[in-house]
Amino acid sequence: MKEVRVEDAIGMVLAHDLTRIVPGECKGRVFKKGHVISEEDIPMLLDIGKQHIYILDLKPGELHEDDAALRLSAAIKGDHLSANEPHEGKVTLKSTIRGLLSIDEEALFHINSIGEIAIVTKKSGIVVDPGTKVAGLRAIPLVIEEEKIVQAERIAKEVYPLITVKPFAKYRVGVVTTGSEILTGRIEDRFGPRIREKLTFYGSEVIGQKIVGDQVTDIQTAIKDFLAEGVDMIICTGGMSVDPDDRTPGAIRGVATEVVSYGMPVLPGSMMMFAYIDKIPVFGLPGCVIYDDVTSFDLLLPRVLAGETITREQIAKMGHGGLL
Ligand SMILES: Nc1nc2c(c(=O)[nH]1)N[C@H]1C(S)=C(S)[C@@H](COP(=O)(O)OP(=O)(O)OC[C@H]3O[C@@H](n4cnc5c(N)ncnc54)[C@H](O)[C@@H]3O)O[C@H]1N2
Ligand code: MOO
Repeated sequence: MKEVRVEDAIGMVLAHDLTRIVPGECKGRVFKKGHVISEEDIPMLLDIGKQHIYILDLKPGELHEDDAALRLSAAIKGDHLSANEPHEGKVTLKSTIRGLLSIDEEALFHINSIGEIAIVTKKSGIVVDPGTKVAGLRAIPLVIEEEKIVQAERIAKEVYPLITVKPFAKYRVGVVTTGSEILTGRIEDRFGPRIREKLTFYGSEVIGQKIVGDQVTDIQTAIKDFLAEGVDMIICTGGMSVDPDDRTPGAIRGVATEVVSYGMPVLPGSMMMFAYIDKIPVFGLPGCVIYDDVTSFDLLLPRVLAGETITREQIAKMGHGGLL
């Protein structure tokens, strides 16, 4: 930074914010860090007592940290995110809705590999609320080579948006509850309330629950009846493991057009099945969902509600960090 007489500072760049205080009237920034000083600014600078100022001697091809952060923000920011003005060189992105945070991890890695740029995010795939901070981004030095930002912009453009929050659609869900102990009334059903509670959080609703025994044909009939009623999603509960009475996976398999996965590398909840009947997602939920607070269901459900088509690869990747 250089100290310069204000009269000699025309065309130069302020190195930091300048504040004006008039008691009872105002206190605030009159010139922003990075501002290019013009001739009209001189009276105001003298009014606030500045005969000398610190200026940034930006050469062509160099960017101030605030401008770098703003350009990074514009390059990566997708829908349902707000960005603040740079503060100490940093821009923070916040979610404006409840939704699924979605980040292109590979592009993020490439941008952070450029050097002197830090884009810091929460984990992709988590559920965020309005006001949740999801990313902070900045250039590390006060002055950065513009070429580095151009490189980041190029990477971001290819995958745009690099970071976004996907809203949850409102699903109408049918629940098929298996288990002879529930059908005969020996045990009170605990799955229905648990699923209702989770779906309500995302703005979806359970439109019906059919309680069937352990017969494959009964489970399949219930699924088909829900399809005829026009549900957007089917959730089958119980009977997902290895006992002779655990018929749910076979029943789903018999009516599915695609079984994406039976078994997931997530604990608890490894015995979950996920399938499609045409475009309708079908879950087979293991017993642990009524026992454990967080299971594989909580990882996969928000992705489905956010409109993602679930693949085997996506599920296989959940093993890393999948011990909940
Ligand atoms: N030998 C093995 N045993 C188990 C395995 C395995 O791989 N090998 N997997 C374990 C895992 S992991 C889980 S999770 C459970 C999966 O259980 P299921 O989905 O098969 O559940 P059920 O056998 O139907 O019931 C278990 C338990 O939960 C009660 N239940 C079921 N549905 C309801 C309901 N709607 N309301 C209230 N209670 C319900 C049921 O009465 C049983 O007590 O399997 C492990 N075992
Ligand atoms: O792996 Mo089971 O499906 O935890 O709890």
